[in-house]
Amino acid sequence: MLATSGRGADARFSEIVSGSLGHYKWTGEVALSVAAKPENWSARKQEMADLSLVCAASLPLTLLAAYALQPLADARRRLPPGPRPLPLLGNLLDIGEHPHRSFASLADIHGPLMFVRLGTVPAVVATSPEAAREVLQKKNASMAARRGLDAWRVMDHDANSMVALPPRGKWRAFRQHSRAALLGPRPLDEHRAVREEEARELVRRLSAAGGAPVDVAREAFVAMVNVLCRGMFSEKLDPAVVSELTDVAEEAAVLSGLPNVSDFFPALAALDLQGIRRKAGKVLAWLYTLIDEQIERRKLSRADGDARRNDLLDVLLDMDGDVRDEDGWVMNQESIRGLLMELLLGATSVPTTIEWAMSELLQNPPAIHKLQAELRNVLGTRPCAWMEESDTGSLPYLQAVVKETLRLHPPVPFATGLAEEAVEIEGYNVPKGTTALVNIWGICRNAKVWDEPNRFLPERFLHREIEFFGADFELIAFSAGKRICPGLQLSSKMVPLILGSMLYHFDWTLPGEEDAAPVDMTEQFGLVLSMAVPLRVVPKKIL
Ligand code: HEM
Repeated sequence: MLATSGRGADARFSEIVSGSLGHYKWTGEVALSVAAKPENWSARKQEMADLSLVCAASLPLTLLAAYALQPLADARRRLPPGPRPLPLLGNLLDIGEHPHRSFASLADIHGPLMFVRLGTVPAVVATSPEAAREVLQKKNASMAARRGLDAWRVMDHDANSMVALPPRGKWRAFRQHSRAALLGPRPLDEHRAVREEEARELVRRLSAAGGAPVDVAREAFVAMVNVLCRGMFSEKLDPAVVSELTDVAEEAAVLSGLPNVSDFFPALAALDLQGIRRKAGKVLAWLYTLIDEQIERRKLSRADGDARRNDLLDVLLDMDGDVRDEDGWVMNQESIRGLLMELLLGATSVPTTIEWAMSELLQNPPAIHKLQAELRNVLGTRPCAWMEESDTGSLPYLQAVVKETLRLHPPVPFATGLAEEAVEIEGYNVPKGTTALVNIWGICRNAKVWDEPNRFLPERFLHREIEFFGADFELIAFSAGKRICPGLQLSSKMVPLILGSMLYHFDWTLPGEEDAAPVDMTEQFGLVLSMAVPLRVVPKKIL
């Protein structure tokens, strides 16, 4: 076998070389001299063939040696412990379809700070509150950059992406403006009535379903998108467009979660071997068109002298064409559209949380009864009573259900970072250029942190002062530090309001009642960890 392939290689080698020789004869002195000494050439040819054979034979040995010596080399570099990487592939085969679960199991063996190689990309994975605090708080100044996903480099989106930008000028401006005009305390106060209206609108839509099963996440998504669009554009989108947006947002989340050769082997990214960037391009083009329509219409209405709306779009258009700060970037249509588009996509995590909450509650009759009893006690049983946002403060069990859902099913399973310089964590060296993955899901299911971590037990929060605002690293569903989720405050109002309204006004059953199949809790990994099989349930109006 070896001899045959050796001969084959030899023959191909001869072909290539004889072609080259022909060429050299015409062009160079060296070739002329080689051509003049055929006996030297055949000796050289033999030497080179021997050399290729030696190389081919020693490659497996070299790889084996690299494999065997890797732990030693890593220890000398004081890298955190981790599973032994395969040559070239690194730890890719250790990961599987549900990286948050695989990394959590690996952390049980290798510890809360692990070093892994994702193809050629080095990464540390943090799976304890202490390790997460190191990455997201203590060393955050050096680790808050992002490597970014190859899929979203299409159409230069990463240059206008809050998610992908480094934590400097443009990123800071995006966060400041979103906060000032949409997601911060002042605009949230001003938009309270909008959120309550959309929650009521949701109740009316569910009532209109007339006892037919509804897709819980889709319905909650409509409410969430309406709230965001009213804050960004002062108007809602057409319901047909919202319906299409639901599918597009889902596709975007799934595409972002697909294991992509381009992310693991950046040198091959240009080839887009799996076509993921091409598919992301289609998704992005659809979203860009949607946002561009809003921008163009507003520009026309401003040119016509229509009254200002003082929404996020107005605030951003006020800066259109301005050159900003020392980086010299320009606030232009691309920046505005990149920002608005990502805020709209951010909406997905809220319906996902509500869908997981409903799934858990439906399988826990005592919990759902306790929650409905609390809602009816506090809000009363008058017909036409509505839940208001301020009621949440008087509904401790509802708050506990929300926290327990975010613990058991954090919709964004990883917080991510990139070391822009070498840092030391827990005595280990994390080299510059290492990706940081804080396994939010893993921390929330860590048995050293939570009793019975896999059970849905809202009661655990009734007597435990723990919040998800980024200070308690046991529960960082919204991450923490510089890049903490900018939608945290909005979500902390919307999730209880929608969930509470749904359970206050309706009793819920699975389609088929007694013969109902158990809820399929399989996860779909992606940018958002959603349910693989959408939850469909029957609302029965009671109030
Ligand atoms: C239950 C609801 C939500 C949860 C649990 C959640 C969670 C998270 C997490 C964990 C991150 C950090 C991801 C990382 O480090 O890679 C994040 C970032 C982000 N979230 Fe949310 N999110 C939610 C809702 C929202 C909403 C409603 C919006 C938009 C209005 C939003 C917009 C964003 C954006 C733009 C980022 C990137 C921030 C940056 O990199 O600076 N999220 N979110």
